[in-house]
Parts: sequence; structure tokens; C-alpha cells
Amino acid sequence: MAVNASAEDQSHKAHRSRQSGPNAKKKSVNDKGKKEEVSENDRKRNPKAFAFNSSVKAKRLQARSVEKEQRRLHVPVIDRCYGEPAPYVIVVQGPPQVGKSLLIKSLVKHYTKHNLPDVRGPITIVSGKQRRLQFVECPNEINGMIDAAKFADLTLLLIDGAYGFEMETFEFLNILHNHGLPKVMGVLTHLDKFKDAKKLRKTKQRLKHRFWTEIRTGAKLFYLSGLVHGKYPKREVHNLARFISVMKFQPLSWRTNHPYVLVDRFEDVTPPERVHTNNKCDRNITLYGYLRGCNLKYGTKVHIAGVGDFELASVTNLADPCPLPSAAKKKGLRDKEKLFYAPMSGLGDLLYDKDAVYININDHFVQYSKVDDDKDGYSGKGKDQDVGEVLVKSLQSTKYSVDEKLEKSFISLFGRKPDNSSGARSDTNNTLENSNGIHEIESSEKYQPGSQEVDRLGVAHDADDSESSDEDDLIKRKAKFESVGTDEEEYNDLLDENSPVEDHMKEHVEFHEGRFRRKAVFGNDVESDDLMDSDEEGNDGDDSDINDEKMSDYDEDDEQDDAGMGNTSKWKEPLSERTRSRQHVNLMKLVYGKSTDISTTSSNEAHDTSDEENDGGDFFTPVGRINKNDSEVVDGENANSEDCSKHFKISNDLDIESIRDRFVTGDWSKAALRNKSSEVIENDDSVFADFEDLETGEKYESFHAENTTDATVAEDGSDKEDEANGSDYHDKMKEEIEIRKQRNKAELDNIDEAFRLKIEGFQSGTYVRLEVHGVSCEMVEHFDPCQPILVGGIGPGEDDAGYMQVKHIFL
Ligand SMILES: Nc1nc2c(ncn2[C@@H]2O[C@H](COP(=O)(O)OP(=O)(O)OP(=O)(O)O)[C@@H](O)[C@H]2O)c(=O)[nH]1
Repeated sequence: MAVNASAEDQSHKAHRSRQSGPNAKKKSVNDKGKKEEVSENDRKRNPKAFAFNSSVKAKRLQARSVEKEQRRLHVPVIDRCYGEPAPYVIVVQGPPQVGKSLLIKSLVKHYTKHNLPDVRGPITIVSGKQRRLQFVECPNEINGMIDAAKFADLTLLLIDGAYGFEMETFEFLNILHNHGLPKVMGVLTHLDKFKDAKKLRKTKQRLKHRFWTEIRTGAKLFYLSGLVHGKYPKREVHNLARFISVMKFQPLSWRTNHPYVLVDRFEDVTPPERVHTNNKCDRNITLYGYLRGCNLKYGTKVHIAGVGDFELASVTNLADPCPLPSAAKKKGLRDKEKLFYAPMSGLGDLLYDKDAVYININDHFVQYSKVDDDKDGYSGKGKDQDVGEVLVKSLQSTKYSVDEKLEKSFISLFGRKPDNSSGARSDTNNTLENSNGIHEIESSEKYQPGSQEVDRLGVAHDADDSESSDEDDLIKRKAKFESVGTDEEEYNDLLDENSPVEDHMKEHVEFHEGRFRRKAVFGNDVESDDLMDSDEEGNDGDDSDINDEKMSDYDEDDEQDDAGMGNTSKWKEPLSERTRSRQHVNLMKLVYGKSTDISTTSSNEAHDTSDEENDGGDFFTPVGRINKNDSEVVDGENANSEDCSKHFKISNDLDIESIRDRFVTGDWSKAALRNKSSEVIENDDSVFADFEDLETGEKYESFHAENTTDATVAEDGSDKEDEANGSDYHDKMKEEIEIRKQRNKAELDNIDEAFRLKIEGFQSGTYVRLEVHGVSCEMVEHFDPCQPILVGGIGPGEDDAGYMQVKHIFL
């Protein structure tokens, strides 16, 4: 009590606020907003005090911010999808047994809380309020890879971390490059095989750098540290799923101009009697899937990859089997809404068709009445059994399906079964066997030459067996190479000759863990010790830490200097060389004669061409040529040629300098000069004139006038303003596109559905059923759900004349 009293009596010294130093400034402003206001005011009042001390630092910062800004900007793409967008396709690719199916199962489990029994065909899931994803496993053969590259929005490249890179990864990357390179993310698996933590860390570093070399510095690489109860760890899958869920997908221009469907359900609807009379007759099939790209108009022909071009017998839009949850919900998804759709993987109880509903009942719910059969048999002798009951019971005891029975049976006209039928059957390949359901369990392994051996060897491990399997496998491999017209040695030679990886990567076929693997060996691999020195930062933690760190450090990764490694792989160089060497055949030249060649070659040649030729070809004169005479001031003589990426010859140092100045690291003062000179060209009304839409009577004024005023403002102002104008312009363009889209939508909404379908076609994003007639029977017989079917619309005129440049590698 006494203590309390004395405490109350004690007089405290009043707090004396600081009068000087940084704290004084802080204290004077109470809330954050005010503080910012003050500092903003300070900045305005005395800008020099806040300027950079070091000009080098200032330049570097400026360059960085401009670079960031530029990276953000993309040419606005017209999104032709009015309703719900189709699910994004995520292709999971990797060498055999790397864990593709397991990863898809783990991701599906994460998103839907359901266990996927099998990974067959596309699996659609709802991953968020606004997003659906479709997972597809990429088959391990060239045709499957080519198709997958065409429809992938994101590719997960699975790499066996314990073994290293395999050739399949690079083969697929090469194919991806040729198809516009969608988003790519790497995933390292089998990391639990490392017992030594240091070795694991070094390997991760080495693989990460190699991955960056092949794709780009900072490309995402995930680590899956091992298995927990036969699945990948939940936390790591969760991190990966988060990345996928927030990823932005940039549409590729070819795809946005063509309708295409990735088939997730396939049916043969040929009248059965026709197949009975001739089982090799052409079939009618139906293909189901989400329509992507642009709208599918009536009368569009389609190309089924690997099968051919067909007219569409009918197109119907169906109810979405996996719709997005209603937008009314506030947060997240309820468990009930976590929908998924995978008809080929045997998921879901109800299956809606155009004219039927299929009910799927689990086997353990079905009670068979076989017990009675043992007592009575089903000879029909029991008096209480009617014919129908007997028939049903006889069906229960059937061992073979009708198809199988039909195949095995034969009608003997001449009293003896011909021997060659069995021969023919033994000749049929794996795929056929699978489609008959005989080796259904192995269906996911049939595309990997080595994978079946794993199972076989897994049972019997003695040396003799493995040796014989070795030989078997070699024979198989050889047969496979011979089937494309070359033997293994020559195949390797061809690989060496043609493959863009010739100097730096070698294929090394070796027998590893019971199967043949095609290891990718690099001549110029960076020593792992060096990597440790250079890249020790922050990666000492466990795998999940690394994943977390990588999520937050995206920008930092991006900015890492790729000293010595280069963010473009050297193996891509021969690609461009090859492109250059292909110059000799020019289709334009063949069609329009010499005059059009000018547009693709240098302007010097343009002057050489005679006037007569010009007179004749005026109609086809490219816009660039009109300006050529008065635009000599522009840097680089080829700047106006149609495609200046090819044939561009850098003749002297001046040219190099002028190009250098076009980048952020160059001298920007010249940009202002360039602007002035190019203004002359830009003002030319013949290029950007006003025009009037004769149909609607609407007048479009050239927005160029505004632009040039913008440009003049930019000239006067600082570089920062220039940059701001750039992004303004970008935003304006985006806005314009959006307005146009809304206007179209409003216009089309007024029309009735049938008429709308006629003029607009089927909207991209809708779930469609395509019926195609006259497809060769092999497509049905060899159908395999693990082999995705891709249907692409053929644009008007695209099927008139074909020009294909192929490389002949057959002997
Ligand atoms: N120890 C370990 N085993 C793994 C890992 N990932 C996958 N596996 C195992 O590797 C085997 C093959 O996995 P799958 O998912 O079937 O591989 P896949 O790539 O789909 O195989 P294919 O479709 O035959 O090419 C399975 O037995 C997995 O349990 C991993 O990170 N560590």
C-alpha cells in the first residue's frame, strides 16, 4: 500500500520530444498519410534535394524501371470469348516413370479432394471462382508431343532430379519453341533418392541453372522432395497449385485465330449393322470438348490431327459438364462446388449425352445373383425360372464381350480356319491389344519402350533375365528406329546432324534401373562447385522453403545476371541459321514475281527493280514501300521491309550504334531526333487516313492526330513522361478493344439465338459435340484415351492450296 502511494506521489518527468535528427521529423507527423503528404510536398518544393547523387545509379534505376514497364506491356490481344472462357490446358510432360500421373493425381486431389483412379484423357477441374483447368498427360512419343505443344497453355516439365535431364525434355522443348512457346514450368521429382543433403543442394543448383539456360533466366523450377503415403507432400503440391491458379496466360496469335477442340470424350456412332457387314467400313464418330481459340462458324471444315480433313456433319452446343460456380458466392469454393469432369478417366456418376444419360454404378454396389446359379445352373430346367431371368444370368457369367467373341470366332466356309488370322493377330501392335482391353492395366505404359521392362524386371531380377530383356529392348528400339526408315546408328547421326543441340548436348542411351533411358549429357555443364559459390543465397533451407522463397523472389530471379550461362540456349542458334538458309525458296517470289521480293529484301534492291515491274504490281505494293523514298532518314535501311528479321545485314558500326540506341541501355537523346524524323512519315495520311465504314455509316477518325500531339508533348517533356505516354497509349488501346467488344456483345445480344449462331458461330468456351462422318476405321480401332485427340478448324482458304516444307529424314 505504501509502495502504491509513493508510486502515485512520484512526479514523472514530461516526455520531451526530439528537436533534431530523423526522429524529430517522424514524430512531427502522426499518421502515415500525412507523412507521405509532407514528403511529397518536400519533393515538390525542393526537387533537387531528392535527386540522385550518382548519375550512374540514376541511369541504372531508370533503365530498370523502364525495363519493368516494358515487360508489363503486351500488345493487347482481342479476346473473342464472350462467356466463360474454356479451361486452361496444363500439359504434364516428362520422360517415362518420372511421376506425371502422380503429379496430376496429387493436383486433382488438392483441388477437388477426390482420388483419381487413372489418368486417361483430359481431366477438367474447377480451380477457383473464375478459373478452370484441364490436365493432360503428354504421351511419350513424337506425335503426341506435337499435338500437346499445340494446345498447351502451360507445360509442367517433369525432370527426374536423381537422374538428371533426359532427351524427352529437350525434344519437347524444341517442339514447343516451334509452336510459339506457351508458359513452361519445371518440376524436379525423385529428390528423396539423395541421401546426402549437400549433394542434393548442388544437384538442384546445377539443374536449375541448366533449366534457366534452356528456357530463360528465372524460369520457375519446383522441387518435389519425395513421397508421403505414395503422394507428393501436400504443402509442395499446394504451392505449385497456387502458382498455377494465379498464372496469367498470354494467348498465342495462331490459336486465337483458329477454333480448336481438345477432345475429352469420344464415341463411335456408326450404325451397328454397317459395322457388322463390314468392320473396316468408314465410321461416324462424335467428339466432345471445349471450343477454344475463336468461334466455330457453320460450314467450317476441321482437321483431326493424325487423321485428316473432314466436313462437320453436325455441331451441337451442350450444357457445360464442369461449369464455373455462380459468381454470387463471396469467398472461395464450397466443397460441393469443387467440380471435376474426366469421362475418359471414369470419373463422375452421371454422363449426359445428346440423347442418353449413362449411370455409372460402382462395382461394390452391384449384387450379383451367382449363388443361385450354383444350385440350379442356368440350363433353363428349373420350373420357376423364366426365359428372361435365364438370359440375364447367362450374361453375368459371360467371360468375353461380344466384340471379343466376334473377333475370335470365324465362319468356316471351306471347313478350315485360315492360319494367317492368328498371324495377323500376333502382328497387331500393342495399341490394338490395348484397345481390346487385353492389356488394359499396362495402358499407361505402352508408349515407353522401357517401362514395360520395369515391371517385368521388377518381378524377376536375375541377371539372365535382365540380359534377355536388354536384348529384347535393343531389338525393339532398333525396330522402332527402323520403322521410321533408319537404324539406330544413323538415327543418332541424324540427331547429331539435325538436332539443334549438336554442339552442346549429346544423347547417351544407358540401361538404368531396369530400363533404357536417354540421358542428356552437356559438354559445357557448369561445375557444381562454381554454382555453389555463385548461388548460395537463401537456398540452404528445405525444399518447401525454396518454393516459398521463389514465389516471393520472382523479380529477383528475373534480374539475375546470366553471366556466362546466357538466358538463351546455344542450341537454339542453329535454328535461326537454318531459317536463314531456307531463304532460297520464297513463295511470294514464286507467286508475285520479283517485285514482291523487294518487300522482304533490302531497299537497295527495291531501287534496282525496273519501273515497268512496279507499274504492273502496283496493286500489291506494300505500304512500307510507299514511304521508302521519303523515309531515308530513318535508321536502318531495312526498317520498312516487310520482315526485317531476315536478311538484315548490319553493314557498319554506325548501324550497330543506331540499333543499340533503340534499347534502354542506349543513348535516348537520339530517340527524340528519331521521333521528329518519323513524324514526317507518321503524318502521311495515305498510311493512317480517316475512313468510313460503308456498312454502318460510321466515321473513324485517325487517332493518329492525337498520337502525334502526344508525341510532341513527349518530346518536350522528360523521358518519364514519354514512358507514361507509352503506357497511356497502351491502356487506351486496351480500352478501345474492350469498348468494341462490349458494342459487339450488345449488338449480338439483341439477335435471337438461332440467327446469332448462324452469323457468329459457336462461341469459344462452349462445350460442343462434333459429329464427323467417314472417318477411317483405324481411328476407332486404335483409339486410346491416353493419346489426346486435337481437332482444329480450317479457316477459309486454308485448305485451298497447301504449301508444306518438310524435312526428309527417311532412308
Ligand atoms: N521415390 C520417389 N518415387 C516417385 C517420385 N515420383 C514418382 N515416383 C514413383 O515413380 C513411379 C512412376 O510414377 P508415375 O506417376 O506412374 O510416372 P509417369 O511419369 O506417369 O509414368 P508413365 O506414365 O509410365 O510415363 C511410381 O511408382 C511413383 O510412386 C518421387 O518423387 N520419389
